[in-house]
Amino acid sequence: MIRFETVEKDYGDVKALRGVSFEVPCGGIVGLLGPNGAGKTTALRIMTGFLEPTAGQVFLDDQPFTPDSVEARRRIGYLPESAPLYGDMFAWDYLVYEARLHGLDPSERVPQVVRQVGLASHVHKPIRELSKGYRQRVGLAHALLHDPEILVLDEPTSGLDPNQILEVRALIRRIAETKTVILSTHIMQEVAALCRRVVVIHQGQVRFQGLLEDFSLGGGVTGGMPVRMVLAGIDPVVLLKRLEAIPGVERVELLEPGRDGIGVYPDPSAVIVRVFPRAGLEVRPELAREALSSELYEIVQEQSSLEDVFHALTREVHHG
Ligand SMILES: Nc1ncnc2c1ncn2[C@@H]1O[C@H](COP(=O)(O)OP(=O)(O)OP(=O)(O)O)[C@@H](O)[C@H]1O
Repeated sequence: MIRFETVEKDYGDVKALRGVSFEVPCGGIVGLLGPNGAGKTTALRIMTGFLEPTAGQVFLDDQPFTPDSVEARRRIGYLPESAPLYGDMFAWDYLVYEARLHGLDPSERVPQVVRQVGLASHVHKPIRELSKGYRQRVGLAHALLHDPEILVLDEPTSGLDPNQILEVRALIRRIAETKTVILSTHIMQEVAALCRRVVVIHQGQVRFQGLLEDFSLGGGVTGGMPVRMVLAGIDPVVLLKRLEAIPGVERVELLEPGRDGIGVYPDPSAVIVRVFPRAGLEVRPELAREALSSELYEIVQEQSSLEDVFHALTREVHHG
């Protein structure tokens, strides 16, 4: 189990992590999500001992994790976003070289990891000649050489074509049968396809941590999700103006019956709107009050996609 406790990381004036606390239990795949610049790579580099926090502490099974702890490093494998590989070397020779460098027996470990990542047909080629998907497998094989319990992957499918993405995801799923995998991504399909748990980081702070099911139910954002209303007996323009004037409302869309996934209402004068509240705000009571001046047929919080939840959790801007 890995635990971050109020971890901070400054790069000069840039506060990359601001008191980050989260837990990664053993087993399964945990997704570290966040927009560009959120602090994901920084968190992963701290977790793998490549960076030291400015403040706070990381624990590995309740033991303080220190970057120079050989024991801790032995338990963690890391695939950085752009893994440095020697292009001129054959994949096999590279893995043998790296195994020796880490004091491992290449004759035992290299064939094992090559099999594990499905690289057998490509190991006797220079790395430079491999497709990006196969280079990623070389990187994975390298990260697995010392048979770590925990595998940390920084945007493992970034830059791959759709077929390679599916292959690498299947590979990650297979690896996660016996190891804990932590991966960073900002692709929601990746999260849905792979992760059991998610940690959302935004502007250096944790916005959500928990099971994927809870994330997909709104990630604890009580308001903020779009609300659909169906009304009659009111001019759409007047309605839009009134709703937009409610302080917690960010914007309002007019929906067309029969389109936008909306059914046709028996009353042809029905006006259907989608109201986007400001992040985290609950505006349904105000919307209902406003709607009482006309005929209200329906007011419902819409089913949110993972993208909607991610957006709601990461759209606020905090300074300082
Ligand atoms: N070596 C560095 N020196 C200065 N600032 C840095 C350094 N590395 C990262 N940063 C800054 O720290 C913040 C967090 O960066 P980080 O790379 O951890 O984010 P990320 O979530 O991994 O982003 P991305 O998805 O774009 O890789 C950003 O504002 C980034 O510009």
